[in-house]
Amino acid sequence: MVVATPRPIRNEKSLSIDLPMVDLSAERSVVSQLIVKACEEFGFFKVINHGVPPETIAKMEEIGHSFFAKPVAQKKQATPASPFGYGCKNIGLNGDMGEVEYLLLNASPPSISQMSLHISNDPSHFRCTVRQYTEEVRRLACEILEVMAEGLGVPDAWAFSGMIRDVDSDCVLRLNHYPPTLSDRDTSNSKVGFGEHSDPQILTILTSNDVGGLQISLQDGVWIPVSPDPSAFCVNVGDALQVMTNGRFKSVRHRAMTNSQRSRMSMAYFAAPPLNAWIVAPPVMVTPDTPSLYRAFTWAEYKKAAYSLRLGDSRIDLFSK
Ligand SMILES: C=C1C[C@]23C[C@@]1(O)CC[C@H]2[C@@]12CC[C@H](O)[C@@](C)(C(=O)O1)[C@H]2[C@@H]3C(=O)O
Ligand SMILES: O=C(O)CCC(=O)C(=O)O
Ligand SMILES: [Fe+2]
Repeated sequence: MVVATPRPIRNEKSLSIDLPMVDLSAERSVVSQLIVKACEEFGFFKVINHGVPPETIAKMEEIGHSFFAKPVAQKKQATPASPFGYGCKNIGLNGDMGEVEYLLLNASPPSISQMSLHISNDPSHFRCTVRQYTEEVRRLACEILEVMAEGLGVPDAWAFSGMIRDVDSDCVLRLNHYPPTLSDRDTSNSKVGFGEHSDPQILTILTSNDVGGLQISLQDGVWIPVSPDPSAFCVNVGDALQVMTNGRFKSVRHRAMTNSQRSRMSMAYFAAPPLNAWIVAPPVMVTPDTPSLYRAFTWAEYKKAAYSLRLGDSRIDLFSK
């Protein structure tokens, strides 16, 4: 299979849609056009034949499963440096809550090494697995960003990916665990696990087990479920990429709901620039017909704004011209 065209299905309760599916082993020009179209229309797409070895994904999932299965007191020991480490129900530092527990890791090797001592009984296995996984998803993020640059006609193929390849890139790995939420007294099917937001970074590479929960919003208040697909990665445009494409690609709001019966685990890699990088659109993205929408700013400036706001707040508007 090369691609599946999105098929909107309307029923009286909700709008359901299949995200564009991109086969990365297909011809490059086809892949780049599909990705550009998906990022303009949905801000989200799925990739298959992505080259990340299934055993690397399985080993990372196993790390997550065994960590979340530990007693809470032990998990709480993994909180050395806020915002990184273990968190339960509290998201960020500004009062957001959700039915989720998570492990948030700075994806730079020295940080992983330091964190491994607090998280695992076998720190070297933990370090090695996280490094292998983050290297693979970083490679995937770079490949996708290079295909995007090509599809957009940006002359410098590394215009976006160069920031992720930089040794000082500020990438983050997040493991989210959503326990089932049906209790005897509570018959509602699902609760908000991770509330509505857009991702601040350049690109997010997400995978989950076979339990659904991710929803995207292309229109205020209308939530579209994304079907779970453990063999694919779900890729989405972050705020920084919306700015670097001068608004052509959309950083779409999304959320994760819990399941009443089954536990869900997702793993999100947030590909981000170094703190001192300028977030600006390459000249080809700015034309008399498409004038510059955002003022120039550094990733440090954007990150500071994001972390001072609530999860659902719109931060990109603060940087509009
Ligand atoms: C409430 C918050 C959590 C968050 C930082 C923020 O202040 C606003 C953005 C949030 C978010 C969403 C995407 C990622 O999961 C995340 C790690 C990120 O970079 O921005 C989280 C932040 C977090 O959980 O610390
Ligand atoms: O768990 C998910 O599917 C989405 C999580 C998410 O959006 C995030 O961690 O930023
Ligand atoms: Fe997100």
